[in-house]
Amino acid sequence: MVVDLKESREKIDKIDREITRLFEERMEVANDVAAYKRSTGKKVYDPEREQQKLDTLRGYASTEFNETAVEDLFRQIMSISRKYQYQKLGPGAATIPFQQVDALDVDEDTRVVYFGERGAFSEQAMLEYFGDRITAFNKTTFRDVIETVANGEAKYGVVPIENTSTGSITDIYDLLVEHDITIVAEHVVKVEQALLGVPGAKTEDIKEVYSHPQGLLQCAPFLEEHGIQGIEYASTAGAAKKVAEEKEKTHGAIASTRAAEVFGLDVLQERINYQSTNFTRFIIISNQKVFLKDANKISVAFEVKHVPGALYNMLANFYYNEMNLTKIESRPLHGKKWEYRFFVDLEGNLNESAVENALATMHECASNLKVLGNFETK
Ligand SMILES: O=C(O)C(=O)C[C@]1(C(=O)O)C=C[C@@H](O)C=C1
Repeated sequence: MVVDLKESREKIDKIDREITRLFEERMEVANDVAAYKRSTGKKVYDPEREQQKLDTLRGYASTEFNETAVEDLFRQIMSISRKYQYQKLGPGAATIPFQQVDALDVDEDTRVVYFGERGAFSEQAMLEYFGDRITAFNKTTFRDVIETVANGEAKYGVVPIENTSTGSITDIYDLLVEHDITIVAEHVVKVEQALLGVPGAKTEDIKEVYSHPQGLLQCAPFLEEHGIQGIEYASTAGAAKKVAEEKEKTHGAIASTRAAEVFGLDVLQERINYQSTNFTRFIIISNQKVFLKDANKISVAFEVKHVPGALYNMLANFYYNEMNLTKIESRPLHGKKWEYRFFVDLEGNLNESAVENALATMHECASNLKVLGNFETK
């Protein structure tokens, strides 16, 4: 005979009430544990004890399904217990080697390196973020920008990391883990492409335009409409420089209006990109491990063992600690076929106990965990 749903639900309600009572009793004990740990300086997270507990509890389960389920359940319970303990102990209970600062240290002598030529969108991002009261200079490869910051020749660096139309700039991800640098801020630039020509030229004069492949792609309908041939060039600002040097009336460049100013070109037509939502996200990097108090995004990189559930358990740390995951990216691990390093962006601040909890456990679940930075996203 089928048991009536009402009857089953009444049973479940009773059991759940008992589970809740026991859970609260357990949390009271966790409170005692936190007090003990405070007085002895013992670390909150004890992976050995947790593993022993999981093994023992699995042994109590009567089916294979329940073994896994019980492990899952108690992983979460112990994570909650830790989160509670970190909250009781206050900030700094987990050792994260980052220092909170009220503002970034910037003055006229602060050396800031940006990627690309003068007039590039990285320069625009830099000027919008820092203003012009800095000592700016450029490097034409991502690696050079990052190395210049890592070795202290520049205090900050500005590079693009992501574009709304084309996605992640993967070289930057690889370079971020190769060097001891930190993301301290981000800045989003609305990328608006313009048609540039030599002074006095008109749109009708232009037969060929130079630009970065992205610039050409973003403006393809405009070029077609005007019967202009697109020619690929290393960068948008580089193309503007070339046109200015050539002084050929039929040659144009697709670049920013800033590039026109820098190289003395005329803006023949503004906003010729067909997608109006074309944004690039730039990161500001430093060789100091600092974060601003309003920081609300954390970027981490890690590797996990090549076994079932490894990534699931790692990501569960974010879920258990109510950390919203906003981006995940994977990059191949050199020398390991079909294995990957993961890059994850999360909402949070390094001062929050939930974040400390997640990071303490992540250190145990993953190898080569690197906090790439904690910065403000608007
Ligand atoms: O036994 C401890 O040291 C505790 O802090 C308790 C507890 C748990 O909730 O069971 C929580 C965190 C530790 O990582 C291990 C176990």
